[in-house]
Amino acid sequence: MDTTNEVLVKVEGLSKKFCKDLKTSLWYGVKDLISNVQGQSHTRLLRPKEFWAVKDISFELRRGECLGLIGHNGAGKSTLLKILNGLINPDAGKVTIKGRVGALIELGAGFNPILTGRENIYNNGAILGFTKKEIDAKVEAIIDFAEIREFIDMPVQNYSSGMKVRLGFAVAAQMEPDVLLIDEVLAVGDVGFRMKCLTRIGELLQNTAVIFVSHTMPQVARIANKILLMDHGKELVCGDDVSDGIQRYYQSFQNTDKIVGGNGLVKLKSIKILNNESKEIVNTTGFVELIHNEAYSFEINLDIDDKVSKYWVNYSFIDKDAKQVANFFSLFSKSIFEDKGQVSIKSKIENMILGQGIYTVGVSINEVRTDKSRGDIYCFDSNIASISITGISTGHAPIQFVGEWNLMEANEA
Ligand SMILES: Nc1ncnc2c1ncn2[C@@H]1O[C@H](COP(=O)(O)OP(=O)(O)OP(=O)(O)O)[C@@H](O)[C@H]1O
Repeated sequence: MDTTNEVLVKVEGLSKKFCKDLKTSLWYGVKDLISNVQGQSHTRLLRPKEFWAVKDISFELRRGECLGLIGHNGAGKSTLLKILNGLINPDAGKVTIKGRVGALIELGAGFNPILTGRENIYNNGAILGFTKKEIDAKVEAIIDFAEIREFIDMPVQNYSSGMKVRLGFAVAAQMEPDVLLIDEVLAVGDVGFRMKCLTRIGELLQNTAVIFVSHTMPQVARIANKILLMDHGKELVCGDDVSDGIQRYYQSFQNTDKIVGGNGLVKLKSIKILNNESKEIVNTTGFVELIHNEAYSFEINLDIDDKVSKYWVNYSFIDKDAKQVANFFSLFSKSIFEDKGQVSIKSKIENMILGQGIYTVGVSINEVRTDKSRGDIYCFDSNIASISITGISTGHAPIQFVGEWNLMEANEA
């Protein structure tokens, strides 16, 4: 029987509610128990202090597919994973899972703290349905993958969080499950181990369906071929367009923080972003929407004190992970200014090569020094605009070059 592409996870109208108050929650628990005995059910209704942690979620996942499960803190991602792993029961809806499920949901969950790492491997393997002989055949590979051989006979309660996640992932991944559920816990591992895990997930994907919860969008972009963006328990985006899901996720966190500084000799009066026809792009959605590879100009109006000597301007582009990904220095175009009073400076970027995503733009006006010393900062504003780059459907790197490509005649070796 050809099992490629078979649906391994089917989720239909899944909902789970929680209560915000422990006492009320216990009281509802008792009432529900009695209602169940009487054959009544009111699970679809919310009572005071209850809320939907997961509401009406449906999707299918096939062998070879990796679902990136993303959303703000408290969106319901872990609750959904816990329902899929059978740790909690839903209030409504249905989950159908085919095959063996490997899960890495809560740090240390599934481990017995007083048993050693090695004993826990056997325990976990047995829970997954493997025989002792089968685990014997895998145990060395698991220890090697986790890179904790030195500590494998130590009780797990003495492991660091990184060591626990290493062992947890190694067990879940080396047992080659049909369905692999991974929560954000991977983030506890160091960069080297995280990379190794992502590569391993990529290898497993040929035979596995993976659900991967993460707040690290480049990782999601790298391994997910399906996306589910959750917002307060509900689905906001669900489907194959991973880029769209990531973009919508970023848009939900508009950066309004701002640091304004400098010695005050230059004051920023206004800023405009213009398109190639010199028309201002108006911010209607909270973002100035720019199209990849098109030309744009920045126009700033400044009030410059007489004490200011020569100065240069720099725009910085910061991504959602607060990394500076690009600069636009006037110095590199040999543009140094010395005008005083009311000054307007327009600068043009011929090709907006930033990749799809959301960026914050900052500006600084700086003193020119002829020696190598750092000049004064006359004016600095870390957030003059939030821009959203669209018009490019592939690639998640912050810089996307556009250039000429030519097919040449092959050289004979
Ligand atoms: N056992 C529980 N009892 C009551 N509320 C709960 C319980 N477990 C989770 N919640 C609540 O359900 C909501 C969803 O939580 P969940 O852990 O699923 O979010 P998440 O998307 O995984 O968040 P994060 O990104 O922070 O890990 C939150 O408001 C949380 O406080």
